[in-house]
Amino acid sequence: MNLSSDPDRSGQPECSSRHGGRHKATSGVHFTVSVVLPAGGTGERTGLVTPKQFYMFLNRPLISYTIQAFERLSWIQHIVVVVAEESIALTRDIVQRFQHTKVRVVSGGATRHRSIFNGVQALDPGESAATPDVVIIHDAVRPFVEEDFLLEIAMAAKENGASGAIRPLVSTVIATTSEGYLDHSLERGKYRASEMPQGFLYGVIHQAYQKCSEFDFDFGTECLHLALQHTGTRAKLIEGPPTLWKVTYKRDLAAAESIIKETLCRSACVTSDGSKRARELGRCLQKVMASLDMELDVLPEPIGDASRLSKEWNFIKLFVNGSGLSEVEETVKALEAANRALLHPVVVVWVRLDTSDGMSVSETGAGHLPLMELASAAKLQNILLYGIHFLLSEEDAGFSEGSVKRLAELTYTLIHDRNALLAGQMLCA
Ligand SMILES: Nc1ccn([C@@H]2O[C@H](COP(=O)(O)OP(=O)(O)OP(=O)(O)O)[C@@H](O)[C@H]2O)c(=O)n1
Ligand SMILES: O=P(O)(O)OC[C@@H](O)[C@@H](O)[C@@H](O)CO
Repeated sequence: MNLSSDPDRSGQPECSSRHGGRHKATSGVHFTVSVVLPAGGTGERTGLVTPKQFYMFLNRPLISYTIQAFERLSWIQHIVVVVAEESIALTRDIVQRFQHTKVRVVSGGATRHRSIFNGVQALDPGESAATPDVVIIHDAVRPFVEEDFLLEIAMAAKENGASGAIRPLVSTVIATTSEGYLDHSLERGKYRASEMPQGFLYGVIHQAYQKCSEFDFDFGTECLHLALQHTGTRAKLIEGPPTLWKVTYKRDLAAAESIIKETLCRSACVTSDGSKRARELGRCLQKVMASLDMELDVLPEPIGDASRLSKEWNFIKLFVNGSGLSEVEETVKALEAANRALLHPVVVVWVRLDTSDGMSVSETGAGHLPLMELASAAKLQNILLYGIHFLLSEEDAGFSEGSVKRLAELTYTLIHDRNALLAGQMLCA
């Protein structure tokens, strides 16, 4: 999953290649590409009342994550989101609230194929404009799709007429007799699971749906099959990464939330009051956090996080001399002004170092009403502000490994969990 750091989504975001490297995607796409996101289902297999495409992750519905995965790509022109009639208003509200672009919402059908066909037809504006060269079809409940794989699918569709993502089978496929006994099993190595995204020349998928039967519409699950059966187009199959999986069962919701949280806590920007001691603490914290797989960028200049506001999801502010709450407030206001927390909650951790022995929590607690007030206001902007009292005894002035580890683990947990209920709390490390 890529979190476009570009708030206005105009740039080419970084994308993590399937080989682990991170590089700027150079699209090289010299044809038009539009997308159909079928989202008209009821998500019965999750067992939830709310259809899974509207399930909230960190205050944002699943469908918004998938839309963002496509709209951030400059080489994609239009995105048609296909939803049930009764969800059209909700979906249009989501598009407006999260400032999605390129999106058109249309009504779906009783089956996935009927919904997809409605989406494909919506891409044909008639005389007013041209249809896209290539259509990417992608289940709206598959939010983790990377740019480099989408490029492969689009290029292969342009060249071959159709393309599709595949993954190795995890379980063996077997056929049963009508009495429920084993009839035969398939040689697993010869088969693959068909996933999404899939790509088609517009004419191929449009013709396939125009020629398919009512049985296809009501019981089919494979667009690639329709393209072959009704247009003779044999899709190019491309093995995709494991993150292409479809949110289907309740367990998948927990897995999706875990991936989203993991993606948001890979780095943090550390600033301080500029004192020697605070900078030393920043360096010690950086070392320990690296063992927690979080990359800390310790900025030399005091309170210098302005340069990171447009691309960082986490800010740690270290203060040795004095409160620092006013500087924290400045950071919060800058994040609000940049509308930085529109798509994901941003975390600010305020760390106050105290070396006075025997300071009781009640003594420290008295000074933290301002924190709670600031945090309550910030939470309304999706900014989560936490305080940590880093208490050191007089003899521990050198930041022992144990004390820094305590601070690092607490800080990491706050950033990873993004628990809104803890916002405004002053914890002790
Ligand atoms: N009439 C339908 C049925 C499904 N879909 C969409 O097709 C994608 C994949 O389908 P699936 O995972 O089966 O979704 P549901 O049909 O909602 O799930 P369930 O079968 O558990 O009800 C989903 O994004 C779903 O919203 C659709 O657009 N129109
Ligand atoms: O059958 P469902 O509607 O649950 O999900 C659709 C999947 O079958 C489909 O997304 C891939 O298998 C590719 O065709």
